[in-house]
Amino acid sequence: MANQQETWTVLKVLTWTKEFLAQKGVENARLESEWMLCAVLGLDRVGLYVNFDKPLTEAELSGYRGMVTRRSKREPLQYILGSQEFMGLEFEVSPAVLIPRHDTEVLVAEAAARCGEHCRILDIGVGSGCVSVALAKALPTATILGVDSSPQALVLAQKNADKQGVTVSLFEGSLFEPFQDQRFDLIVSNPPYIPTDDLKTLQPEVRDYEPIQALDGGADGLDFYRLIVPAASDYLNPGGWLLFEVGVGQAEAVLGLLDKTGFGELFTAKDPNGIERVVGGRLL
Ligand SMILES: C[S@@+](CC[C@H](N)C(=O)[O-])C[C@H]1O[C@@H](n2cnc3c(N)ncnc32)[C@H](O)[C@@H]1O
Repeated sequence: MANQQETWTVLKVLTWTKEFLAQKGVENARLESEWMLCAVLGLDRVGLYVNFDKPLTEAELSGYRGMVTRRSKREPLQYILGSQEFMGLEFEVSPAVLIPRHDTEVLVAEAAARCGEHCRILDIGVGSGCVSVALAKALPTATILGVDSSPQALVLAQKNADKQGVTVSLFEGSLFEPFQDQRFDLIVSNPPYIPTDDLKTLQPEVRDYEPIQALDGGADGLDFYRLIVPAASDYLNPGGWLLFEVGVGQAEAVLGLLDKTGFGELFTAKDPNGIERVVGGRLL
């Protein structure tokens, strides 16, 4: 896209960008090129396809170039576009928060299935608010509180709750710190769980752009489970549930922690890729 004199039509721009981004190691380069161009032109993908011959204005080209440059440096598409879909809801995202993953939808489904009317829920590590907000949508009579150590994440979580028209009470602090003397029917958490030494092996989109405090789970990735499991019984009502998202290969270790800490009715649930992604148990 260097020569200013050339006419750059939608199709020509997409063809060029697909090659360029693929060379930079971007998977799904064509589709991502389309999404970025959709954002610049204010069109959906159908709109793009019926406008393949439309020439781009200099302003449109300039906006698109900026996005493509960022993506070529492996910045996640979601940070460039500023949003990510999760459970059919649109979440605003920024580099202050982990990009919601579809794998986490299993955690929401398993939590929602264990909540009765007027359930009191605590979400530890709310990030973008995707878990809390999706639960609030699914359980209109529940009371949902969330905590995060990142004030920037909390600003975004509040925005996402407002955008979806739900109430989530958000607190800044570490783990249970803001909830002394409070009890919940269900505690849910997708904590940081990547083993520290594995962080450098992650794809650049994650390693170089997502917040380290959302990823680093200590030497074996299990630090947060070791902190949360023994403390949780002080914050759960009798019969209350504790549910976690876990990383690949961590389910057994987290089940073991729950088992030896007085939790029963232990279970795991798989994500759509067949990986054991959720681990939970009930306070006996
Ligand atoms: C893996 S992200 C999960 C974000 C969101 N719940 C999701 O599922 O996408 C973990 C979150 O825990 C937060 N966090 C890290 N340490 C924390 C702590 N000690 N207390 C509370 N939150 C913490 C991070 O800021 C981050 O937002």
